[in-house]
Amino acid sequence: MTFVDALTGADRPVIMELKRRDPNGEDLFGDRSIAEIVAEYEAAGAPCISVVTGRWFGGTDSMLSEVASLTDRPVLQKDFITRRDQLLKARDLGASAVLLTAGLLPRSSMPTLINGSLELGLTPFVEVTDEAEIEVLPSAEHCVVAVNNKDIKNRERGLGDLDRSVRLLPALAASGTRCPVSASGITKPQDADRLLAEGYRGLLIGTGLLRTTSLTGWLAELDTLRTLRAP
Ligand SMILES: O=C(O)c1ccccc1NCC(=O)[C@H](O)[C@H](O)COP(=O)(O)O
Repeated sequence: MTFVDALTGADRPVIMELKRRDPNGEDLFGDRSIAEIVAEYEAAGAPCISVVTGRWFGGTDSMLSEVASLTDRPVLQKDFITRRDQLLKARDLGASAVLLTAGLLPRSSMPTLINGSLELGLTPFVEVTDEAEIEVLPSAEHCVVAVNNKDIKNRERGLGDLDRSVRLLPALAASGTRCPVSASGITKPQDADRLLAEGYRGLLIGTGLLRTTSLTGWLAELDTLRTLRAP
């Protein structure tokens, strides 16, 4: 199943992330192994899984291949991808989707990387932080377009600005993407409920799910909040 189909077909469209360390270098895995976290995420109904292989967050390529070998859910690789050869490597390691960060890439690279991803059967997961990045995005209809509520340029330190996601949703809708996602800084079920109610088709959550003492409780609370909103 493709990354987009898995996410848009899910009752609870939360991409659950494995990230070894937070932006301050604090460990997020504790004594859990990668296999245990993947099993927890699968049992909790993750439609897709994200793996941060970027070294700033303690990631490695082997984390991606390990996760991909443990699950048949589509896997997103989160790293600093700037070249076509990294796309081929991502696919070979088992990724179904790759992060392309608009704010870090020269505008001229985006069509090459988006087309290169699509040619390899990878979903481009394009992260944006403002309207200007959305307006110039080529082929958005073939991409997941995610608003990052934090700023990778300061290594995602600090709290996320969830209002950024709310502000940018109309621009995402106008871009033609089938799959607007809100990413980073979503720590509480109430935040997740609000963003889904605003119209997001997916959320990407790492720290909030890795730090909670009860993943099932966190997700059950989200489900309850969403049920209360249902007409
Ligand atoms: O955003 C990037 O450009 C990036 C590049 C390389 C590695 C990681 C990168 N971002 C990390 C994230 O975006 C977050 O881990 C993810 O959105 C989850 O955030 P949180 O729920 O706040 O842990």
